[in-house]
Amino acid sequence: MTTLLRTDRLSKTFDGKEAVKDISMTIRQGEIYGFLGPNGAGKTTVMKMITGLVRPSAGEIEFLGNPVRAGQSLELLKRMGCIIEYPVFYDRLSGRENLELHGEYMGYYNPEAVDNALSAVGLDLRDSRPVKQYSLGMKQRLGIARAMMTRPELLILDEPINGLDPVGIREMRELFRRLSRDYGMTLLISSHILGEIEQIADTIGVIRSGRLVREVAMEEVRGRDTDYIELVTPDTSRALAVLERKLGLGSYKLAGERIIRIYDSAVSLQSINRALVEADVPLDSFSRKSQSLEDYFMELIGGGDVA
Ligand SMILES: Nc1ncnc2c1ncn2[C@@H]1O[C@H](COP(=O)(O)OP(=O)(O)OP(=O)(O)O)[C@@H](O)[C@H]1O
Repeated sequence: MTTLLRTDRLSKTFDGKEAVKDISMTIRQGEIYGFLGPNGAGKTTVMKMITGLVRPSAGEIEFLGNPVRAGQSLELLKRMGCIIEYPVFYDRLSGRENLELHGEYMGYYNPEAVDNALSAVGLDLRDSRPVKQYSLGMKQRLGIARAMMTRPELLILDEPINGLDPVGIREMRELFRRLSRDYGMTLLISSHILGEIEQIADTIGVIRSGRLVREVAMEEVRGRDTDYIELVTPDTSRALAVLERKLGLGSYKLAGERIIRIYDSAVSLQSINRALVEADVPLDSFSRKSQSLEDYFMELIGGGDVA
C-alpha cells in the first residue's frame, strides 16, 4: 500500500511543556488507522497539527507526497476532512439544509454531493426534522457527511465514538468499514478505548504521554503467539540458567522481579517443572496463561484508562 500521510518527529510544546514529542507515524492509502491513547496523551494535538489547526514546534508532515505547513497548504488541507471535537450545526435547520449551507459557504455547493454524503452515512435523504431533534449518533453521522462532501482522501475523526450507546457504537463501526471498503477512504480515528477500534483498525498507533510507543499492523498482532507459561520464583536468574541449559529455552521475558513468561511452544509444562525441581529451584507458582489483545495493549500503554 502507498503512504498517504507521514509525520516525521512531530513535536509540540505548549508554554514550555512538551505535549507531543517526536511522533513519526505512517498512514497508508485505504486503511483505517486507529490512534489509541489515554485522555491527555496528545491525540487531539497531533490531529490538529495534521489538519493545520496547530503549528508544530518541530517536525514535518507529508500528505500526498507534499509537505503540510500550517497556514500555507490550503489546497492540500482541503483534501482532508475532519471532525475534531464535537461537530456544531445550525440546530433549527434540517441535516440536508445544514449540508447545503456548508456547501455554499465553502463554495462547492452541489445537490448531488449532499445526497451522496447523506446516503454514505446512512441518514434519510428526506428527513426534514431540525438537527436539534437528532440523537448524538445522528449528529456524528451528519458531521461525517459534512466532512465527506468534498470527497477527501483522508478523513480524520477525533473520538467519534465518545458518548454513543452500544448500538450507536456498532453502527458507527459499520459506517467506518463501509467508508473504507465502498468509498476507498482512508480514516484516522482516535480513541481511548481499545475495544472501540480493535475490530476495524488495520493499523494501531499507540500514544502515551505525547510519544508514539508503538505502531503495529493488526494482522501481526492478531497472529502473535498469545499462550505462555508463567512461573513465579524468587530466583529468576537461576531458573533461567537451568531452563536454558536443560531445555534450550529460547523465547521468554521477565515480566517482573519474580516473574518469567515463557513463549516457547515446544517446551511443555511438565518438562519445565521437572527441570526446576531436579535443580532445586524454588517455585511459588506455575501456570499456563493466555494474553488477550487488551493485555497486550495495556502493557504498551502502561496502565492509564485504556480499557
Ligand atoms: N492549547 C493548549 N495549550 C496548553 N496546553 C495544551 C493545549 N492543547 C493541549 N494541551 C495539553 O497537551 C496535552 C495533550 O492534549 P490533547 O488534547 O492533545 O490530548 P488527547 O490525547 O487528545 O486527550 P483528550 O482525549 O483528553 O483530548 C495535555 O496535557 C493538554 O493539557
